[in-house]
Amino acid sequence: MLIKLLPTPKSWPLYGAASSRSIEAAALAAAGPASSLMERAGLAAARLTLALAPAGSGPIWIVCGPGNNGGDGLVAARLLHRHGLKVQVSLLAASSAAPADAAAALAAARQAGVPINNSVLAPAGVRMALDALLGLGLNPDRAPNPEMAAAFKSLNALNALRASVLALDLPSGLQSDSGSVQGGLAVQAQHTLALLALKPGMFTAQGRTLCGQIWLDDLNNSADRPATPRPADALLLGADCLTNWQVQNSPRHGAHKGSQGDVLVVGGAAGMRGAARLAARAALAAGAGRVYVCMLGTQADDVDPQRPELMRFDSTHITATDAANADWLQKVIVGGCGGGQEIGAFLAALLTQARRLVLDADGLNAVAAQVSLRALLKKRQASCLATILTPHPLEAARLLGSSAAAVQADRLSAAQALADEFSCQVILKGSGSIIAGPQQRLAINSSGNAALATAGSGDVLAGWLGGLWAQQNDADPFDLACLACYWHGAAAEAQTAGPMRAADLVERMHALHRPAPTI
Ligand SMILES: NC(=O)C1=CN([C@@H]2O[C@H](COP(=O)(O)OP(=O)(O)OC[C@H]3O[C@@H](n4cnc5c(N)ncnc54)[C@H](O)[C@@H]3O)[C@@H](O)[C@H]2O)[C@@H](O)CC1
Ligand SMILES: [K+]
Repeated sequence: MLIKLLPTPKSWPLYGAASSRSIEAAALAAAGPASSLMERAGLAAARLTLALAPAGSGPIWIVCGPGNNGGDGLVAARLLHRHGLKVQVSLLAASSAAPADAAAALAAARQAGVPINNSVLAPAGVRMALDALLGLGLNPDRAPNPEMAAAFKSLNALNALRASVLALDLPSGLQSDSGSVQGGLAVQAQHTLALLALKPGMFTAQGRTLCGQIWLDDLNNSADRPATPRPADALLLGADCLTNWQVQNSPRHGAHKGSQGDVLVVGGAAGMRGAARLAARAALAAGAGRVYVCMLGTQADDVDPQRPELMRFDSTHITATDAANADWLQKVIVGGCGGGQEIGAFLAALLTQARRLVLDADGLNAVAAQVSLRALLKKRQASCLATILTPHPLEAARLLGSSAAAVQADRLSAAQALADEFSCQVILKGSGSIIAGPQQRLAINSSGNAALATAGSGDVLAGWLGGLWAQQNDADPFDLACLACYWHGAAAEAQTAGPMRAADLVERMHALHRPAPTI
């Protein structure tokens, strides 16, 4: 069955290359004749091509590589040719060692009279192209040969001519497990048809950009397959994570501000007060009962004149002593938003005592820079103190002692490494935010868009997370992190034009609350 994804009402399991291959092996065993799975893949590709191709008499250009991804393309070419469409196949890097299914697909295409050459250039008047060069079999350590690289270039040149590129299984050059691209060489597709299963790399790092509109055809495999042979490598978060939570957690009629929990935002050093204000506004809009702000540095300004609901909290109350009776320990602490250097002085107290801590921005940078703070962060879980870290790639790199490029090259592994190293829940922000936790299956957020790439958007996420957590003392912080990410992204999708301001994002997130119950 063919499914169009994003936005998606339900969450989806994601399978990396090794898991996809085991699904493929199980499906092949169930599918009977060896090549029938490739026939289904080619048929799915041909059907989607017919649905997407603009009217016209120009040829459909099908660019095939040497493996089974190319085999899928050859089956699609044969079926489209038989349907009466003008097709032109370019077969590149072909070798006598082609897999049996792909060799059979080539023989059948030749026999059917499909025009096949090895040109890397698009035929004249092309109206749509299929990228069947590389799929799951991409070797990330090997640069595409010059012929293949030239074909990537020709396919990408079609973007300017408004002729759609439909990538089969994956845009060629995109790594299925990480969403990264070696040496900047990859195909930019307008549509990508995932075969059998969705892969993590389609939804994070460069995946979303390169895939364009994502489609899935399970090749009838869910009907054939008694059970998935391997657990999923990650989960793609859909709207169900938001709707389920809202159904289960709408405030009761008898709710009062005390029952909705407290948040304390610690940050907003001079020149960066806005970061703490945004986090505080978000915590309030998420539904926290009371929100306090502890502005760092000189205490000159009001907390937030536009939001009189917010309360000031004096930093002298945050101490490493008298922990047993300290009122601030009952609150969810959102620390670090615009914290500057000043946050460093409070981190030992926060890390050793805050029961529920969201650590963001300068809070993360201070921990990365100080061995003693790192040690305190690592000890929190053993002391039953819960922590959610919300780094962007550079902050994650500082914590891991690596580089932002290395984090981006494998975002899933980087998020998991952080979660394991510090025994925390982690949101690694960016296109396809990753949510990781110790002994948790990784999650990738599917909501959101480039409108989130704006100053203060991370402060809003951290504050919102704090606001949700305040209401749900016992909630699993991993689930809360997934929920907050999805909510944050879903609100951004309502931005249809122009840049979004983070303060507006808070209001958009607020608008996604369910109507208040009447009982
Ligand atoms: N076996 C089957 O029946 C099915 C296979 N499927 C398709 O098969 C694909 C996987 O097929 P393969 O495992 O043959 O792999 P691919 O066809 O993705 O790629 C393997 C070929 O590409 C070459 N190659 C790898 N990295 C390269 C690089 N960096 N530069 C240049 N050449 C490179 C390899 O030498 C090999 O010839 C899936 O993505 C999917 O499209 C689907 O049709 C489902 C059914
Ligand atoms: K491809």
